[in-house]
Amino acid sequence: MGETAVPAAPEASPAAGEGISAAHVRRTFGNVVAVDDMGLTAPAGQVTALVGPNGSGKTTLLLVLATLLVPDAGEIRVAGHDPVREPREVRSRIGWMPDAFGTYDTLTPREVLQFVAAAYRLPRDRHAARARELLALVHLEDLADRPVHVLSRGQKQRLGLARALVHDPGVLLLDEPAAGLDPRSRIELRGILRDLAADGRALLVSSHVLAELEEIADRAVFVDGGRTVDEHDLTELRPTQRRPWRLRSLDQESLLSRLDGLGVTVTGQPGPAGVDVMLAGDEEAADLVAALVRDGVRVVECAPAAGTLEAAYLEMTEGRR
Ligand SMILES: Nc1ncnc2c1ncn2[C@@H]1O[C@H](COP(=O)(O)OP(=O)(O)OP(=O)(O)O)[C@@H](O)[C@H]1O
Repeated sequence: MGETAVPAAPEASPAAGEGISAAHVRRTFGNVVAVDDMGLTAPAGQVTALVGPNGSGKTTLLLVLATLLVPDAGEIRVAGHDPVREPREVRSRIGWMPDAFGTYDTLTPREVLQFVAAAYRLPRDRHAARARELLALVHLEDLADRPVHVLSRGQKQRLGLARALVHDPGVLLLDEPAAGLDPRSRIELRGILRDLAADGRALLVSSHVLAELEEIADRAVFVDGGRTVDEHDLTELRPTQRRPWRLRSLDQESLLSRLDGLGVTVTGQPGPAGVDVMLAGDEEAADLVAALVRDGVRVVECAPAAGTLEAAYLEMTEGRR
């Protein structure tokens, strides 16, 4: 995908400046409570990560925000409108990228984008140019005139992102946007998403690739069992949060025996890459290394084993194992 700025569609009127707010959202499917009590804020100009285990209700919530599912309860505003009472207003202001992009397989990417431009009522003479701009942005020019069914999963994801941007929406709802992308496309996706936020759009992004989200997100909303369990700015997560640290020494046996002696709990399986322990910040890590070295353990590495987002996620789900 391209490093260029995201091209705007000047005739559209993005609702930049208005993001998403939701409170007490509930949605059931028969006996299954998919979303029990979720709330979140995704402000304009920021990327908000929606993080939670499989089956925690992320996709269901995104579908509600995207007007594609009616909630049983909840107060929701998306780009200044209520998705239940004003679905058309919301739809004209959001870009929706589902986790699997479905389209008419015999159309070409260019035709898909022109079709979507027509559906959003962009002026007829803009359809071709808009498709061209977005095909360039997501690097699909070479495949622009091949049928969609020849595209790989990652290429379809990129087309899905282009499709979500056709009408220059002020709010973007992206379900697992990095799934299937190769490393270069992931880096480029990060750049595009940051650019979209820098232009004042609100982005809500669900993903399991936490290292990925950490690079792009300003805020994180943690959900579990259909409920929001935590919501904060990522900068607030950093200083003293308990997280796994990796220790490596020239003699792993003596490291393990000293950790045991010091009462430090090892998490996971020790392996050639080292031994993971849960520590609360730099101070505790420095004290532990000092104690190990004092006891003759030849430590060669001590560093956080996971990013802050991953650490917060592991802490949240610790009780489930
Ligand atoms: N149409 C449906 N009918 C019945 N149950 C459903 C339906 N859609 C979702 N569910 C259930 O609701 C719960 C939440 O599903 P959802 O897809 O929202 O989770 P998720 O957090 O997006 O999961 P994943 O990370 O695996 O994509 C799950 O238990 C799921 O089985």
